[in-house]
Amino acid sequence: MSEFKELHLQALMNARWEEPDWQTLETTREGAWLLERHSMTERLKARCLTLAVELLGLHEIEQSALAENELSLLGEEPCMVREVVLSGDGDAWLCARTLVPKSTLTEKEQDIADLGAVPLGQRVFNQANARRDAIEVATVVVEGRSLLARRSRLWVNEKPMLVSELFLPDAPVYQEEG
Ligand SMILES: C=C(O[C@@H]1C=C(C(=O)O)C=C[C@H]1O)C(=O)O
Repeated sequence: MSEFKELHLQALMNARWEEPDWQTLETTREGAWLLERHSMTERLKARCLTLAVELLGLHEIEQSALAENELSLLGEEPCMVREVVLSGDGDAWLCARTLVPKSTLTEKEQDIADLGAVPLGQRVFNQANARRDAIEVATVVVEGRSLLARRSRLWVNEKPMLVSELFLPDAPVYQEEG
């Protein structure tokens, strides 16, 4: 993995998540991105011709390696960790790290472990009962630059996963018309 990606994933893992200030944030350009309840993949796709997903990592993590707040959002069990970078027309836009509990990867959802370059949002949001809750936000400083991040819980067939997303410097969220 390139140093650039490693640096951003590490920063994402160290983020200090906070409850969003909904009233203030809802009225801002950043807020529309950070508080998006539907698919982030769809929102990014609308801003480019080609959205590409690069799988950076896929591994298992023991329950003992999860933070207290991750366990309370997901339940006490080992997880699969999926790490990706999403690029719009060749520019890296978003780094994401998703914790998927083992019990989520059952029955119809077993394929989530094998998505590869298929965006998770595309898989999750074609399910009628998909929903997002527990949205939190953070500002993460990487190489002297403040970047926006959010963490949220996605549900598919009433089974949870926890998605952390870091908006990279070229992401549309930072652009005027973003
Ligand atoms: C969770 C979503 O999927 C996007 C795709 C991801 C992936 O493929 O791993 C991860 C985070 C998202 O930005 C979404 O579209 O909302």
